[in-house]
Amino acid sequence: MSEVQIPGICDPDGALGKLPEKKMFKLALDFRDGAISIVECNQGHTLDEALYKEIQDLSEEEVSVLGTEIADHAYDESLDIHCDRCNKFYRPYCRLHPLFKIPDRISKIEEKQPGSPFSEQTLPILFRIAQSKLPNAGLGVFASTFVPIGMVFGPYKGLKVQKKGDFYKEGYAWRINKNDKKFYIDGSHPEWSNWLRYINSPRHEEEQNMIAFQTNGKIFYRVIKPIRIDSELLVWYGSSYGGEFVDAEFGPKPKKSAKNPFICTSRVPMHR
Ligand SMILES: C[S@@+](CC[C@H](N)C(=O)[O-])C[C@H]1O[C@@H](n2cnc3c(N)ncnc32)[C@H](O)[C@@H]1O
Repeated sequence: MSEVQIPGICDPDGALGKLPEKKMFKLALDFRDGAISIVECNQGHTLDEALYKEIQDLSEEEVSVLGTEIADHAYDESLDIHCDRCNKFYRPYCRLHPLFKIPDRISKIEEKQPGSPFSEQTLPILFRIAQSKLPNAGLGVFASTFVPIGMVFGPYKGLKVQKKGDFYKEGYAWRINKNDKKFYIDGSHPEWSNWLRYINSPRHEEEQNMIAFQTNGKIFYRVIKPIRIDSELLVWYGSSYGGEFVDAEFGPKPKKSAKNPFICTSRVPMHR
């Protein structure tokens, strides 16, 4: 007796009955461009380890809300983030160039161990604090592992102060503009700030590997160039302060996007 074939139920060659595989999304480090990226793969499949280092699974729902483009005039500081690569605002951030936040190692004073200052104890294990290689710069922060584009650190911690005159040391504070109000986050005190206070400013564009941005009244740093092991993390403080370190011999000065007002947030010179 010949076999009766019912499409979709009996399909020995597999030509008819194959269900499409469900897609999954993973946040991964893409080794080809040294950046965090969102990779699509079939459910149950792992990523090619030669190309990607898996960071975490993302649900379809999480991925679906990424990358909504926002017109410049509709930008809302508490919801949107500027992508420096697309030069556009996204809610909550760009899907093609995603961000991945690394939390501080400790975040509350109660978690502090005896010994070193609180700010040093907040340092994630990816980094170390050591003497900077920049002339006369004091301490700096160095990568103990490869740090890809898209990693985000922060927020910058410190005392919230209203007037510039309250500052004691130079170069440790950011000016925040929120809802037409202006205040400063002063990270000069090692017990009332976090590890971001140890990050120095580049002298020229080649050296720069991070930019600062403001969101929801807080300052974060994001990696814009892959940072190799043992390299120093360098964030542009803004021309009103970081400009002091610019070295004309080495070429163009560090860049910030002209479009995003919050990337232009500047470190304040406290002596002015
Ligand atoms: C936020 S702190 C950075 C950490 C600081 N190096 C330390 O040891 O605590 C800012 C200060 O670092 C120094 N600094 C930062 N970038 C520098 C650079 N490119 N050249 C020289 N000094 C720099 C300046 O003294 C500046 O006031």
